[in-house]
Amino acid sequence: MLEADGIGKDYRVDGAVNTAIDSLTFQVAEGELVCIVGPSGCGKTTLLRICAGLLAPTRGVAKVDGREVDGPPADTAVVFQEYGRSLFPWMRVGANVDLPLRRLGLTRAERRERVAEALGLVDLAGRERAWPWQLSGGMQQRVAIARAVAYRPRLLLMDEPFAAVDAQTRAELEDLIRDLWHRLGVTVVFITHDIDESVYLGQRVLVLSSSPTRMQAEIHIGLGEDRDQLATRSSPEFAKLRGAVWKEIQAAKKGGGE
Ligand SMILES: Nc1ncnc2c1ncn2[C@@H]1O[C@H](COP(=O)(O)OP(=O)(O)OP(=O)(O)O)[C@@H](O)[C@H]1O
Repeated sequence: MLEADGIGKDYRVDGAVNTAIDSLTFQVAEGELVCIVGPSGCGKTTLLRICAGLLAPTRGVAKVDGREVDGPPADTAVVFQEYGRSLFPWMRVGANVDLPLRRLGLTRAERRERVAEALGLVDLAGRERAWPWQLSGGMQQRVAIARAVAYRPRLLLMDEPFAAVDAQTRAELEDLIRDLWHRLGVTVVFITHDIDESVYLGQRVLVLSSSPTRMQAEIHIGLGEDRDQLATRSSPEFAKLRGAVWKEIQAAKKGGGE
């Protein structure tokens, strides 16, 4: 479904070249939930923007369904960290969720139905008329998730979407993502700097090295499908996997790995 083939990115700042990503190659299969973690500044956001077609790579290609990404791919939605900046404050919740649907050629009734359904899925049924600023941070991020879901993407790219919400809301939103993933069969690529979050959510965790970034490790998360904030997180398997990811991140910071 998603393929990174030797992706590299150099930024030019004041004439100097900063190689943010050296080379990254990986695949995400249809219907997978893959988390990407790495040290701060290793290029996670850069990678996601390249996969979303919002930034051109310097080297290599990103492919969705075998087609080179050279602009936002069809059937792909992105959820960013800063919900405060991704929702338009002058539009009500319903209009925010409806916005990307306007270019799908749907009737008004179909759009209204999709908006209502998506808000229902994120537990905000009937809140179409609310203004984003009347909602808590966690609720605003759920609106941003509803907007992505209403679009019915096959690929959902998420860039540290829960970094700005409190711990309890974060746990709820993590479960919401796993639930939506189960129900909708969407492929999810979830970027986070939180090791526990990556293990709790993912079927697979890709650990990136520090900049210039390469693939540090790939860890299979054999925790099964049913995950529970209390039972899963206190299980010995969880502790083992968290330790394995933590070790790789430490090695990544020291420049070890491949
Ligand atoms: N537009 C830009 N121009 C120049 N350099 C940039 C630009 N965007 C990012 N960089 C640099 O590229 C590197 C990777 O940045 P990026 O934001 O992708 O990392 P990140 O892993 O998402 O960081 P964090 O974990 O702190 O969110 C950093 O060194 C950053 O300073």
